[in-house]
Amino acid sequence: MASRNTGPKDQGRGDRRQEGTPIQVPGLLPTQWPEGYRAGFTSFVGRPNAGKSTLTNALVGQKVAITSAKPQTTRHTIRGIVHRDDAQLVLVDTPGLHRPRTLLGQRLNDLVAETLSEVDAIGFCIPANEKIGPGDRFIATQLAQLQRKPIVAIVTKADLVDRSDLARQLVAVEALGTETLGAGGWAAVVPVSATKDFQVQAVADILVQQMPVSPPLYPDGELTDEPEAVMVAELIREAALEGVRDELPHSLAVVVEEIVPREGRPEDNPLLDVRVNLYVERSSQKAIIIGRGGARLREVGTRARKGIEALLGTRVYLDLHVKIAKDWQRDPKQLGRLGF
Ligand SMILES: Nc1nc2c(ncn2[C@@H]2O[C@H](COP(=O)(O)OP(=O)(O)OP(=O)(O)O)[C@@H](O)[C@H]2O)c(=O)[nH]1
Repeated sequence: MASRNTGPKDQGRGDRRQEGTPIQVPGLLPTQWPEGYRAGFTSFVGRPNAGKSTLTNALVGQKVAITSAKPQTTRHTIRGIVHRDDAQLVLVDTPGLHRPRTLLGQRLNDLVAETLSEVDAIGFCIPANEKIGPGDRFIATQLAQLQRKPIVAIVTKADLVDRSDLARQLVAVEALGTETLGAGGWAAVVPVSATKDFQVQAVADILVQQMPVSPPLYPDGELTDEPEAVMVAELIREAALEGVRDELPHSLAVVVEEIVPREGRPEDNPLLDVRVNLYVERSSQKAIIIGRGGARLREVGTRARKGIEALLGTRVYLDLHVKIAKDWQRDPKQLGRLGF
């Protein structure tokens, strides 16, 4: 966290705030992007333990926790967004397909089918160190039903085998592609080691190539490029999730309502009033955030305030309110209101 605190800011920013304009939040979409910019959705499938999550984290980097926790769509759970100068790759979850046993013999689960039919490309993860098995075959035949969807076969955990075994697995995976998908086979076959950072960039490149030319779909997750209010919101969000991430992984939205200088303060000792709403979906979640007698929320405030003061270079009065916005992740209107 400390690395995000960029320290006191230059005077220019302070001057702007003196005008007293409340800063409205957040998540502004970029207004400019280079020609040929690509953006789209992709989903990793593969049997349990194939390395999907590890690869997701390697692709997205450190910022996955923050970015993924903001559902930007009502239909998919976003696991992370890869932000690049030339592209944005949105990684979405496909619940279900990684549990072939429950699906075996069934029609492709509707939700999975829907999700997969909506993404622009699919990354099918197959471990380098395990023989292709019925689970992989099952998934491949299910994927074959998605017509003309580019499917990239990703041979994961490449660090666990030697070169000749890796080559053999690549050939076997290639064969599985033509066997199940027909002559065209996979859009590409690529080996990767997410833990050793081998070919992670190549996986990103290949997936990006499958994305349509499109403006950016989501605000840039790079904190340093974001407006201050968004950074303030992120600091609060991190503090609020500290220790309860498992209980509230996707259910917390932080909206900075305003940042205004307190009136009547001496010029050499200004104070900013930062008013913030934390939105959760249920009263039980509200109770978690607030804690017994409000103790936890006070801690959250104290922790976040330190970061915000360092960021804005001035003293801050942080006014936190916890509110319930029922099903905000699923309701487009609420999402809009929350700035997504
Ligand atoms: N050596 C090595 N291990 C890896 C690599 N990628 C993942 N693993 C390990 O493989 C195991 C499974 O990885 P996950 O990323 O959790 O797999 P998953 O496909 O998301 O698993 P499910 O959530 O069960 O579907 C973990 O113990 C990882 O540490 C890799 O590139 N190299």
